[in-house]
Amino acid sequence: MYVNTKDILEKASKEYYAVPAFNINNMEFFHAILEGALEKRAPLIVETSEGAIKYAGNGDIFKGARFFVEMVRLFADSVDIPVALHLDHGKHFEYIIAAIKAGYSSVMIDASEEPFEENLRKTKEIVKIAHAAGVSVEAELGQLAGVEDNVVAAENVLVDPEQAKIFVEETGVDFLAPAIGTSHGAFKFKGEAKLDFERLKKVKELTKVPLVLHGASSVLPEYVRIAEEYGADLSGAKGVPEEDLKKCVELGINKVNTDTDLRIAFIAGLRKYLKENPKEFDPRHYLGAGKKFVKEVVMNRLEFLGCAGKA
Ligand SMILES: O=C(COP(=O)(O)O)N(O)CCCCO
Ligand code: NA
Ligand SMILES: [Zn+2]
Repeated sequence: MYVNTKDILEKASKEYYAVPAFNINNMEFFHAILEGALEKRAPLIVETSEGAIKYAGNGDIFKGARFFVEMVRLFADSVDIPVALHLDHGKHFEYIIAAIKAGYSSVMIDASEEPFEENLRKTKEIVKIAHAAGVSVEAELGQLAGVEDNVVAAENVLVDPEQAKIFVEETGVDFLAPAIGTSHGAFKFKGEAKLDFERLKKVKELTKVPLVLHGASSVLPEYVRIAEEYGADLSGAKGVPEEDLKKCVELGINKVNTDTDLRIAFIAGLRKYLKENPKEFDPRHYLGAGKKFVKEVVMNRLEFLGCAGKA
């Protein structure tokens, strides 16, 4: 059934497990993710960036938002696991309003690059509109470094836990993404992965809302290896170590944004299939090979984060 993201996250927050939020840009990734969540009997959050909406609408924002709502609801309404659709990194008012109008479960207002007061003002405004429409809201405090899909930030600016308390109280935001040292994409850390667990612990104690980890992909070595074996160049790729991810969940992270791990899995399956099947040109077959690896990663992540069987 199609639900509000907040319902999924409140339950996760109470029971200290996490739910991955998988990014989708097309039908194939969504099918792979949904199959994985059904097999694992897990709650499902799929999310789209503004770029994904523009892509699916072939340049038209509202068509793109409608496309994802129609596709996700079509399947969600016929399965017995909870499914939510979230707007990821909503930076522009027209995308956020299009998502609310189209029927998204929740929206992120990402004004994390603005000064605190401006982030607070914008978030308050979106919370008022979204809540009036029964839509839940995510916001971000602090900044992630890294570039992905036009989500660019200069460098890591870690969240201030005291500011997070004020921010949540003043805005009424439903769930918060505290920047604790991760970044988007496949090249997250120069040296060792370094997340600020102390800061995360304080944010959870002071805000008591479900928390979101951005830039949470692990860049799984087995899929990097296959992708590279069949011609990909992913040298220097490094993600969040799984033990660090586990620690984040123990400290109160409940939504784990996962895009890069699915992208690497898909390209690994696709490259392998194309190399091994030179005569093949049916898109359902070669895209199906990418889907297969995506589904594997989805199922492992659902188990790992503790939400398998929680639907
Ligand atoms: O935090 C994330 C995912 O991060 P990762 O790149 O670690 O999968 N997202 O918000 C999705 C990616 C941003 C736009 O594509
Ligand atoms: Na988000
Ligand atoms: Zn993100």
